[in-house]
Amino acid sequence: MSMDMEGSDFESIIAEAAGPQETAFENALRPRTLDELIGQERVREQLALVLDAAVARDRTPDHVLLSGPPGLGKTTIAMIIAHQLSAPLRLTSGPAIQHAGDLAAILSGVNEGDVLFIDEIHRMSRPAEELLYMAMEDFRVDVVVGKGPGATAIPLQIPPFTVVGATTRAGLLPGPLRDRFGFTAQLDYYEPADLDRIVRRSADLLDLQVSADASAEIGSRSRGTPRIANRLLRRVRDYAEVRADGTVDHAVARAALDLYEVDHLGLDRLDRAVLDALCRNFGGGPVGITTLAVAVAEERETVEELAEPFLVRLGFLARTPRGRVATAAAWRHLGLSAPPGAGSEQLPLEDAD
Ligand SMILES: Nc1ncnc2c1ncn2[C@@H]1O[C@H](COP(=O)(O)OP(=O)(O)OP(=O)(O)O)[C@@H](O)[C@H]1O
Repeated sequence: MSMDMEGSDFESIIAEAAGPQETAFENALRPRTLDELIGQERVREQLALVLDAAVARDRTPDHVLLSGPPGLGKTTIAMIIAHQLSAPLRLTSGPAIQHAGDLAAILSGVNEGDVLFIDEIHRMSRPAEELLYMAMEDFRVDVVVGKGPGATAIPLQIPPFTVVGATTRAGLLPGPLRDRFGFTAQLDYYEPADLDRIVRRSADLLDLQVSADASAEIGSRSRGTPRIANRLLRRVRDYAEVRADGTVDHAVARAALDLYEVDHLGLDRLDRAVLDALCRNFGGGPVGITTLAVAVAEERETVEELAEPFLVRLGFLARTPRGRVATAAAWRHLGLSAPPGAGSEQLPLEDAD
């Protein structure tokens, strides 16, 4: 992948920003109940217990923290929680809460039993985090009015409500905030069989005929992620309608996925760009994530949250104390011969740069 690629040219179907059409499409395919949710059996069972127990006691359930990579169903599960509790869902996100006052305004509008979904909760400002964990613990916050010696704290009572927090980086949440969540679910990547079922379910909802081998093919190239499975299905549907008779068989699915440069393992252009830069530009590393992101003309977060977890999972990339390193398997996947000892420096480090 070339170094001079411009961000705007980089149309990775995986990294593409969700436009209004994409959002409408995603919403149409969202499971509405825990029973409709495919995969994540353990989380489903645990969450069902939390919700059923709360309903039986006529109490609001404990606060719930959902963590895991993007597109695995955190928003979907938050919506399901509200639906199963027959409670209104209020949606906000960490980046939208930069001041404690932003959160106080949201909390002052909360009604008893509401589910408050805070996406990207790790991106809230520190003062807002502190206000939130007070609210979660005591259903009360002190709103500070004024500045300096004249400032006064006005207590604000909040009716019992449930926070559902979603994060791709649970490790970034301060301990006191993490501790306020009575139930934490770590979402894992989906198995190919689950993705196959998700593709078939979505195809049914879209009235699209997809053969069994085609749905399995799409599922297996979806890098363990339902959002990507649905996105690929959408691209395959385009292909089937324009270049075939509108139905999706194995040949149509393969041709469409090849056209969109999603390889048999599910690597897309961004993944390959990262591996390519790592091997060709930096001799296989170690190299810092920021440098790697610059080399592929992407934001650090995009590389860190979309490409890296998948590449680590495939055993193509290792995080080491000195930076990211390509493994021998990565060199092989690119059709390159690995230098001796490639990828041998594999001491894991959680937050290596
Ligand atoms: N278990 C599942 N079964 C069926 N479809 C699913 C499942 N999980 C997610 N999906 C589908 O995948 C898409 C993405 O899910 P969702 O928006 O909930 O992910 P997310 O984890 O909240 O992502 P992000 O953190 O990026 O917002 C939705 O269209 C949803 O319908």
